[in-house]
Order: sequence, then structure tokens, then C-alpha cells
Amino acid sequence: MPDPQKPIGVLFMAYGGPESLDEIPGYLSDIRHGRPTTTAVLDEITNNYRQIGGKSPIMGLTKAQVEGAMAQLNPPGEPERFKAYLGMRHWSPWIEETVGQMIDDGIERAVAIVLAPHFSSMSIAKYQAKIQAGLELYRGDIDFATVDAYYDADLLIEAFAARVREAVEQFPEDERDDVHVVLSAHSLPVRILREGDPYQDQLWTTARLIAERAGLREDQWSWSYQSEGRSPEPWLGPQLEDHIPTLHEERGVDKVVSLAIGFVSDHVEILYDIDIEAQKAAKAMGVTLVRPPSLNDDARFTRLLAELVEGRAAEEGWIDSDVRAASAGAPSMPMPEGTASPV
Ligand SMILES: C=CC1=C(C)c2cc3[nH]c(cc4nc(cc5[nH]c(cc1n2)c(C)c5CCC(=O)O)C(CCC(=O)O)=C4C)c(C)c3C=C
Ligand SMILES: [Fe+2]
Ligand SMILES: [Fe+2]
Repeated sequence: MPDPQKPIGVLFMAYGGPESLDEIPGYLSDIRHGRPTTTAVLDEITNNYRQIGGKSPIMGLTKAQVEGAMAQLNPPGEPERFKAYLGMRHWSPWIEETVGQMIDDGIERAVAIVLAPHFSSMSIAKYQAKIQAGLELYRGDIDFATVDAYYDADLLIEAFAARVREAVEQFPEDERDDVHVVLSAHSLPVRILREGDPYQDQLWTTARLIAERAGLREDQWSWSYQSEGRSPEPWLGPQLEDHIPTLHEERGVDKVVSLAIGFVSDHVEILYDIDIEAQKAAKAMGVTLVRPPSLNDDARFTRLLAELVEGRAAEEGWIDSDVRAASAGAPSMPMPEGTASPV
């Protein structure tokens, strides 16, 4: 029987990123499962990181998110109910090693949550597999309860919709009706659709809920993927840097708000792929592009993380709480015309 006096572990997981340019080859090798990276791709990616300050900000931002959530999970002056841990999928602190640390600390029950709201066999499932690998490697027996997705959670939608509103308000009042909002997420290989992966349906549900909450007209927003991988197979599209010129040429759009909704913190796929690459494509067409900050340590988002953890622990009967995660699956919703991806 687990000891109810012991704190419940909370394993926060994120993608991870290099802390310096020297770390990029090792980081890429992990992402690419040890497949060699050509010098041209290594140089290109190193140059991208150089342009955003020589390192990924993901570690600092993730720590701030964890602190925000933990402040709610362990109110000051009360006994420690939860103990926080942080593990990264592609860089240190590695998820497997963090699980080893949890075993050493005597954690018996834990909630695991990925700092990404949408489930895919190519993302969340891989983080979860690393937990199992850590338990096997360090021979532990922690009872893990996972939060699998929270793409339609009310606080997530509200936090993203607030970002949209703030960005639209950066345009003069008499121009705001003409602003077009592009919501995007990391592309994945097209084959995931044939495999029945829920990723795209979940993304589209999040997008539609945000658009509704932000009060956007049907013709005032559209969907795009971004940051497709460098591999020969087809990836989901359209890509952001192609989509913006298309919006301009076909619909006369010249004011764009670009918000990534598959990520919850700023990192290279936003700071380079949107702020530099997509911004360049926009400027070349005379399009003004505004990119609001990612959720980062937004109080609504950290509150959501805490509520999801509490809700999951309550579901397991580990704590008494009437807090329940608002992540139950909503029906998938149709997208505005002309935004469907090829299957
Ligand atoms: C939903 C899935 C993915 C998310 C979210 C994601 C975030 C993310 N990716 C990088 C940096 C790189 N990713 C790269 C390749 C790559 N990424 C995903 C999926 C997600 N990434 C896949 C499936 C792949 C292909 C892996 C393979 O086997 O080749 C790469 C490598 C170079 C490339 O292919 O472009 C980089 C670099 C960051 C920084 C990030 C968010 C934190
Ligand atoms: Fe990636
Ligand atoms: Fe990527």
C-alpha cells in the first residue's frame, strides 16, 4: 500500500533544447534517433539558434511554468502535497533520469503531464514511453497517472484567445476588422492521418474554440502548420511561410496575427520559424505580421496545469478534491473552407 503521507510526484515533461551552440549536434542526434545530420542541416540549424541568441529559452520558461503550477499545488504554510520533477524528451534533464531520481526519492505515486496540449503517437506517446523506460532502467515501481491531452480545456482556450485579442489590439482600431489570424502548430508526417492519430482533430478543435472565444468571423482566421521536419516524406501543410503569401495573393490580406497553439512556450520554432522566417515572407509581400508571446508563465496556463494535476490525482483517489480536469474530448469540428490539409 502506498504511504498517503508521502507527497505525490508531479513529472512535468517538455521537449528540451540546447543550452549552447556546442550542444546542438548531440541534441539533433537524439531527435533524429541517431541518424546522421548532414553538415548543411547542422549549419542551418546552428545558424537559426545563433540568430535567436545562441541557446533555447525552453528550459527557463518551462521552469517558470512548473513554479507557477506548484505555487497552486502546494499553498504556502500547508503540508507538501505534491513534489515537482522536470524531465525533457530530447535533452537533459532526461525524462528517464528524472524518473530514476523519483525512484531514489521514494516517490510511490505520480502524475505525469507534458507541456503540450495535443496528443499524438509521435509526441505525447513518446514522452510516456520514456517514463516506462526510466522505470525499467532504474528498476522502480511508481504508479504513474498520465494527463494525455488538454486541447479543449477552458483555461487553455481563454489564455490563447486573450493572446489573440491583445495582438489584434496592436493594430489601429479602424483596421482591426481587416486583421486575419493564422493559428498554427508543428507539422507531422501526413501518414499520421492514415494511422488514425488524433493530433489534427485535436488541433482543429482548439483552433475553432479559440476563434469563437476571441470573437473572430469565419473569414477572419485560418489554419496552417509550421516547422515541418527535414525528411523526404510529405508533411502536413500548408506551411506558414507559404500560407501567408497565399492569403495575401488570393484574399488581399495585409495584416496578420500569427499564433502557435501547439506550443506553450517560446523557443526556436517560434523565435526563428515565425519571428524570422515567416516574418521575412510577410515583409516581402508588404504584410504586417504580429506574433503575440506564447503562453509561457501566463497565470491562466499555470493554473490549468495545477488543476489538471489535481484532477488526475483526484480521479485516482489519491487526494480529496472536487477539482476535475476540463480536458474531456469535445467533438471534432469543421474548419473554415480552404484550410484542410492533404491526406
Ligand atoms: C508534435 C510533434 C513535435 C513537436 C511539438 C516538436 C517540437 C519541436 N521540435 C523542435 C526541433 C526539431 N524537431 C526536429 C524534427 C522533428 N520534430 C518532430 C515532431 C515534433 N517536434 C518530428 C516528428 C521530427 C522528425 C524527427 C526525425 O525522425 O527526423 C528537428 C530535426 C531537424 C528537422 O527534421 O527539422 C529539430 C531541430 C523544437 C525546438 C521543438 C519545440 C520545442
Ligand atoms: Fe521536433
Ligand atoms: Fe521541429
